[in-house]
Parts: sequence; structure tokens; C-alpha cells
Amino acid sequence: MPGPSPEAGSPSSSPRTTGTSISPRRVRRRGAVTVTEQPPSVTREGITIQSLSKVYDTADGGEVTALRNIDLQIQPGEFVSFLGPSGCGKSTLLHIIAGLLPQTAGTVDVFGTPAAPGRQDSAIMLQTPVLFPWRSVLDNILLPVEILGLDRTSATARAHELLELTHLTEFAQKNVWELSGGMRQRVSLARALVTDPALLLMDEPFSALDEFTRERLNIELARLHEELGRTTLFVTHNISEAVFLSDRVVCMRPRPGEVIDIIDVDLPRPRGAEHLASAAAIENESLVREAIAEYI
Ligand SMILES: Nc1ncnc2c1ncn2[C@@H]1O[C@H](COP(=O)(O)OP(=O)(O)OP(=O)(O)O)[C@@H](O)[C@H]1O
Repeated sequence: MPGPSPEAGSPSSSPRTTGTSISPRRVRRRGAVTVTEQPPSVTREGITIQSLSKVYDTADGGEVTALRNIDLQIQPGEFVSFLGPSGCGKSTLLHIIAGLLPQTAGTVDVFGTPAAPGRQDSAIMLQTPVLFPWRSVLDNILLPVEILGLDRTSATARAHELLELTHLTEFAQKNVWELSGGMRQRVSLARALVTDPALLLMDEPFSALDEFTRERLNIELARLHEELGRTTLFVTHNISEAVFLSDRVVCMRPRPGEVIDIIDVDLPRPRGAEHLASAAAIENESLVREAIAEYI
């Protein structure tokens, strides 16, 4: 296992908040899955969100400002969580970055080009895995490859590597209804990674799972992130989960949805079970809790 990267939150540096600025990104690691150092689509720009606002029309003829004046810069390879109370616009923000929702004002650039649906360089994972019961686990994982018309032979090899990484090898030919909730989310994660997307968007992917399964999947996700080094944006309500997984936690408030603070997580990588309730993790959680104290 490679050692911790130099800039992923070294134990010697103290926790700090950074507003909207970003520290330089760590060197990525190479793991079991064959990945390019940086997919061709990745540019130095990462993800740039400027003056972003979203106003929804409501059914009664009114308006809801779901997001107001969001400015963020995210580096390639960073793991960033969006945390805040219900209704603060976390999902709206993620869906705009995914190109699934239009913004009302402002801009979102993903690796140098405007956010748009159907990009090969990004994948989204939702709270409830949308798996197709008439397809095997392996064929569910390969679905984006078919949709995007990519080479199935090399993708199948990668799917098998991902099955191994997500501990699903023996379930490759199973039907999805034979799987537990946690296993289904692992299939969903493998499917999201099968096209080797530079950007992984995750909207509360583990929130419907029991605590044991969720913790195990968080440990797996941290390991996968450290091996694959893909930019990951993760929506959650859970402070411990956000701290454990992230390089930075973006704290948001509701009505209107705004960024109130950004916490740099000061935990070494690689992260494992020993970091879940470590003194350093609890210290970082306190910083996050302080930032959103008014909304807890
Ligand atoms: N399609 C819609 N039409 C009208 N209002 C909407 C729509 N979708 C979301 N909203 C409103 O926008 C605000 C932000 O919603 P959003 O779902 O993005 O928040 P969230 O932080 O992800 O919430 P949760 O944590 O409960 O999932 C809320 O006030 C919500 O009621």
C-alpha cells in the first residue's frame, strides 16, 4: 500500500478553514485497477463554480432560492463533501454540476467545459441504486459502456477488476434481487467507475443503509479514492462520514442555500477503520459541527 500523500492533510499541519480557496492537490496513487494518470479530459482547472444561483418555481406560483452565489474551486483528484441541513441545496448543486439541472445564474465548468448531461468523464451515484433486475450484476456494471458505445472487451476486464475491488467477484453472474442493500450500492459504485470517469458525483449514496454497512462502504470508498484518485463530490448529512472521507467539507445553510464555511480535513491518508473515531477525526468533526452549529 503506498504511503500517505504529502498534501492530503498531514498530521503535522493544524486544521484550518480556507473559505473558497484550494490547497494544491496531492499526487495520486495507482492501485489494482489500471487507470490513466489523468484521464485526457482532466485539465488543471478542475471544477470551477462561479456566482451560481438556482431559483425554483414552486407549485403555488412562488419561488424558492435553492442556491445563492456559490463560488467554489475544486482541484482534480480532490474529495469534497457537501454537508448541511435538509433543504440547503446540496442535491441541487450536485445535479447542476452533473448537468442534470440548469442553473438560474452563474457558471459551472467541469475540467474546462460547461457542465452538461451525458459526459463520459463524469458519473453520478444516487441514494437508491437504479439497477436493472433482468441484467446480471456484471451486465448492470457494463450498462454505461453500452450506452456510451465504448469497447466492451476492455470494459469487461475493467469491470472484473472493479468487482474484485468492491468484493463482488463471486456475485458477477447473480441477479441483483439476490443482493443485500449494501451489495447493490457496491454494484452501483462499480458501475459508476467502469468508464473510469474523472469526476464521481455521489448524492447520499449510503444514507439508506444500516450503520454497519455504511461504515464498511465508507472504508471501501476511502480506499478506492486513494487508489484511483478521482475527483469526488459527495453529498451527506453525516458529519463523521464527511470528515472521514473528505479532503474538505463544504458546510452549507438553507433558505437560501449558501456556503457558510469550508473545512480542510486534517487526517492522514490512507484512511482506514482506525481513523473513524480517532482523536484527530473527532477534532475535525468539532470544527465542522461548530461551523454548522446554528443549523443542527
Ligand atoms: N423541483 C423543485 N421544485 C421546487 N423546489 C424545489 C425543487 N427541488 C428542490 N426544491 C427546493 O430547493 C431547496 C433545496 O433542495 P435540495 O433538495 O437541493 O436540498 P438538499 O440540501 O439536498 O436537501 P435534503 O438534504 O433534504 O436532500 C429546498 O427548499 C427544496 O424544497
